[in-house]
Amino acid sequence: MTGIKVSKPVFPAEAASQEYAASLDAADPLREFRDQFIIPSKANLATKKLAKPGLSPELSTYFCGNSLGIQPKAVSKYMEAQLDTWSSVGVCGHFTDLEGSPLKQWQLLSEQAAASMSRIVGAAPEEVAAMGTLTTNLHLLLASFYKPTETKRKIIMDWKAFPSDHYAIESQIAWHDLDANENMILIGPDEGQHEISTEKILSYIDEHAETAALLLLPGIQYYTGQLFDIPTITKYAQSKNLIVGWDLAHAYGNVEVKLHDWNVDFAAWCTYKYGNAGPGAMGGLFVHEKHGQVDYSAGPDAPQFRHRLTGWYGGDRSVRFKMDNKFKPIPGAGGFQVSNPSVIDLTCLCAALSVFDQTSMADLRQKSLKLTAYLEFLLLKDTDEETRLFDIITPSDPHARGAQLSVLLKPGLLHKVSERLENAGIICDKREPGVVRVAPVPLYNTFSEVFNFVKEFKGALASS
Ligand SMILES: Cc1ncc(COP(=O)(O)O)c(C=O)c1O
Ligand SMILES: Nc1ccccc1C(=O)C[C@H](N)C(=O)O
Repeated sequence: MTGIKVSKPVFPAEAASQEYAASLDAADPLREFRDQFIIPSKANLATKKLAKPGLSPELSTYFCGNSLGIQPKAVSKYMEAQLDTWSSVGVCGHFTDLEGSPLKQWQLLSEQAAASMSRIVGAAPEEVAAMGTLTTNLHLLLASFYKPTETKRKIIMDWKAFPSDHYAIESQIAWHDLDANENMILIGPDEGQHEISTEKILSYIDEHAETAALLLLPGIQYYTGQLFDIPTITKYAQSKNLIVGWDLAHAYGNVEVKLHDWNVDFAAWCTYKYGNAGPGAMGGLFVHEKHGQVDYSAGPDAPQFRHRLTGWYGGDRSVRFKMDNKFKPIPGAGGFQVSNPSVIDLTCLCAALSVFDQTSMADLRQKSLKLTAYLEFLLLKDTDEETRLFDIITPSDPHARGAQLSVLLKPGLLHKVSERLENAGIICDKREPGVVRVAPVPLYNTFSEVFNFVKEFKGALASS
């Protein structure tokens, strides 16, 4: 649930056929985006030698964009332009815009990326910074936003947050010489459930309102695929004087969010999943306009601004090279930058963003809703709850999920199913003890691939 109204596509019984899947592909207005990506071939996946892509015409089915997106063709083009910039003009690349390059001078490159990312997360360009990596950015944001006091010092969070988030929060609390066990409030689902209801989250906020300083939740939970009701939870927690942050690792480039309008205090994300910017790519963060202001009313040399851990690249470009040790932050999220960013990382990010620049999250989401609903429809068709060898633990309400469906297999089946999928050239993610996470991505996946996946998946179950 996110406050953005969506509806669930419904399919007729005859939709469970290869022909019907092909007709959905033919009618897909985004189908040409697939050609902007390099889809790993089956032979490439099988070889253990370094090889150029395209070793065979037979492509894999890549349903793992929730872990690592595949490579946009624009990456090599942008990288070549960047390598040529560096080799041809050296240090001058910092301040020179080169005609013919899709990339701005290095001083402005993070702004180029931030402007595109801001459209993806529903923010003003100044509210977004392209920088660092997810967990590091969470630390930087918590350094600014987590200010525990004698009374208000707890952090409300997901009981099974991705471990890196758990460690980050645990260590932030310890950094303030506080006891992590006492100050981490973990919200989980009710016994026997996987979904955490909004009501339950609000009741935790009520219960801990006096002692909690901050709430940090994932926009989409990595394991179950649940999408939380970001605007409702944000508004409620803020009404109880909590600061509200969101980890959008699995939401960025996947679902529509409106961080500015929803008044979120801060957020961070990685760009290597649905964002397709490459393994370990540069991340992004959001700081709401209200927290990013710089007030010069006390004079030009005495700017007032929200405390953060600083470095020279958070400093205004106009004075960055003055070397006078007077920190004047860039107004907005850019003022949270620390170091001069890796231009190579920014180049991959800008290349990946150039694909998003050609469409909108609303259009991508529309296709995504259909792809995932089709996956669910085919999985559940001709099955009943009693005898089914799996459960879909992702909510069936499209407001409460993104592209991913997490399929929990009955004990002992994971290995067999994984093997069959692998042999069929289908790549999706497995999590012990028994979950297969399947993420059809609207930019490059097809309805026919969904159909073939379900055929192989059910074939594996039928032979077990
Ligand atoms: C929710 C979440 N947090 C953190 C991470 C890891 O972040 P980092 O990019 O810092 O390795 C991931 C995925 O790797 C994730 O899914
Ligand atoms: N960075 C990685 C490196 C190796 C393997 C997986 C990852 C992931 O990103 C996992 C992802 N966060 C997940 O939700 O599973």
